[in-house]
Amino acid sequence: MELQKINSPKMIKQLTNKELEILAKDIRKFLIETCAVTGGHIGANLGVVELTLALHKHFDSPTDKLLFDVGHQAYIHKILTGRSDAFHSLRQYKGLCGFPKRNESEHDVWEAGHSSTSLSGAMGMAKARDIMGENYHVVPIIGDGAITGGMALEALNHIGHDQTNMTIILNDNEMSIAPNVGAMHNMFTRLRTNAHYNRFKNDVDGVLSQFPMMRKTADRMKDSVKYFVMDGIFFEELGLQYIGPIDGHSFEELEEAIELSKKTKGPSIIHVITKKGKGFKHAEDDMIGTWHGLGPYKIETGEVIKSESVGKSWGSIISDELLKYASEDRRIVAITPAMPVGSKLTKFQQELPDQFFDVGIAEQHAITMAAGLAAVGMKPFVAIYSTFLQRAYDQLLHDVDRMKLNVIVGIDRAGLVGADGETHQGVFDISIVAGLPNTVIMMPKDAFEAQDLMKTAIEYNEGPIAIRYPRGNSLTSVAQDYVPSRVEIGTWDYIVEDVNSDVTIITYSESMIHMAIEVSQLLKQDNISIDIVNARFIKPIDKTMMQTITRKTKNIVVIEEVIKHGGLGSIVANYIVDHRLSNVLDRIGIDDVYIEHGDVPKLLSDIGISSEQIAAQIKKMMND
Ligand SMILES: Cc1ncc(C[n+]2csc(CCOP(=O)(O)OP(=O)(O)O)c2C)c(N)n1
Ligand SMILES: CC(=O)[C@@H](O)[C@H](O)COP(=O)(O)O
Ligand SMILES: [Mg+2]
Repeated sequence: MELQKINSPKMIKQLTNKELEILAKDIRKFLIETCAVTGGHIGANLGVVELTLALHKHFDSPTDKLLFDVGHQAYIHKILTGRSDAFHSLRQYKGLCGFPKRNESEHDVWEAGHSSTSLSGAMGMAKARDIMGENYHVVPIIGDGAITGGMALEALNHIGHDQTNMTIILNDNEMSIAPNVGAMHNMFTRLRTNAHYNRFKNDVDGVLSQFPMMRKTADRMKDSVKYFVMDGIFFEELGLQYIGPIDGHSFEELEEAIELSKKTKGPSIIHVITKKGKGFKHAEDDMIGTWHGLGPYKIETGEVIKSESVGKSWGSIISDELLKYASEDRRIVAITPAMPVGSKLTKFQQELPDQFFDVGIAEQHAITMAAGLAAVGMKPFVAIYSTFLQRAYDQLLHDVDRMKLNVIVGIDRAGLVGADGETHQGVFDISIVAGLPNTVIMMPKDAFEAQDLMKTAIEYNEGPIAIRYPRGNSLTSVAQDYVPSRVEIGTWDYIVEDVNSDVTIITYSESMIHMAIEVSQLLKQDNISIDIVNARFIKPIDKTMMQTITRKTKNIVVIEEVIKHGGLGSIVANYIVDHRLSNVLDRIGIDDVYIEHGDVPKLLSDIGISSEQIAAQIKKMMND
């Protein structure tokens, strides 16, 4: 069956398992070739080809609700729901979203991007069905990583208690992004191997071979022992019917399990064992998480095609500095909520394993565990993507900021991230964190200042301090012999300072400082002179510098790659209002909208953040 011809899952319902196997092969080939050009979450998707085909064969989407947790593994779902011809635009500007999207298809009943939401969403849909007296299946598909997220456990607690009809698919491939961690992961391993039970069973069978008359008793004994060693008991005790473990690449086993779950009253969980990256050797052999999600690659060699760049990745700049300080001080520890590879902490993990914690998909736990560490004199550094920090807002407020604990928060992927789109743009953290009374927020203008600000953070003992850094690489390469110096908290500096400047641009981050410099060069042609201030401390602002700025130029422009509401522009506006000043302030940033996927320069120009657009806005400001 040609993939381009599949415009509805109904088209696969008549296929035999043999035909489905052929289709699965075609889908794998299509995914490998497409993602080689577009990039994407190839590993996760190659692991769920048979599973997704079986779900669409044995359930009736969109009447039956399929909810993909995280949603990064929904490419096959999109192929089967008539979107294969759009895959060339996967994760590109105005192209196919890399996650389920309600406005793309009626089959995308649940959007995600952040982990561990599918069970709660499913519970909501199942309750609605029951209240309205309707009759359809609700089927959340959640991975062995995502199910360890706190929200998932909150939902299981409710689902089991209420005995609400639903079929939960646990897709267990032993991987989160990196190899999965935690006690639940160990439980799944036991489940997969039944090591305890198999050993016991073999021992009993061995003994029995001499006493065949005891076979019945022994079989009864084995069953009761199985009940105790089988960790399915975890789900059974929560009130779910545990089905499995089954081979997630066998259409026969999937069909049998799904049909059994349909007949089961109350909630059931089918434990599906899959291989992440299946059918593509480079991805199958990946044991660190490279092939979980990546940019374009060469199919034959598996070589990832990297973008040219002078500098190191921002994550490496920060984590190398952290490793330097932690190597000399055992009080310094690194915590990551399931992103060791993305946050460039694998070297730290290898060199200082006792000072490293991958807590799994558990942002709330990560932040509050850091509070516990700091409360007894340690210096924890939590590396957390801006977007995932949203998960731990109360922990930051209630457990860290309020107690003024010395926690360093490394806000990674700060700013627009591009291909991951709406659910991952790092544009809300300033509005969230700037509202906390005691937390300092910094962002370096280049790799050198990043080292200065890391030294500042390590030596800062007045409470929580956050350092923001973007996705991608710095434009500056770090000199090995550079000796970082501490920066006084709340101090800005002039990047460009003219005697008779007409306008002051206040901004922060390497990309926005470079943008401001381009703007000043454009405006020189119109005899408009610009001062540029590096607001490397977003909070607290530099009050002395603000006094200078507001006296020197009537016109002030704040440029930032975050939502305007609650950003630095708001803080500067508050300063002007609170001091009853008459300055004219333009705030350039993101209005109250979500920014979809695409390449960052294109997304920025849509927001009005390009040197030409800003120059035009300043010219208009001057003429108003
Ligand atoms: C709240 C949150 N934290 C972290 C992530 C980053 N993340 C995306 S997928 C993933 C691993 C998910 O593992 P699993 O559920 O087992 O799915 P698999 O990729 O193995 O199919 C992580 C940590 C996220 N999307 N959301
Ligand atoms: C789906 C998910 O949340 C992660 O895979 C995320 O896409 C990783 O982002 P980076 O590629 O920026 O590490
Ligand atoms: Mg997994």
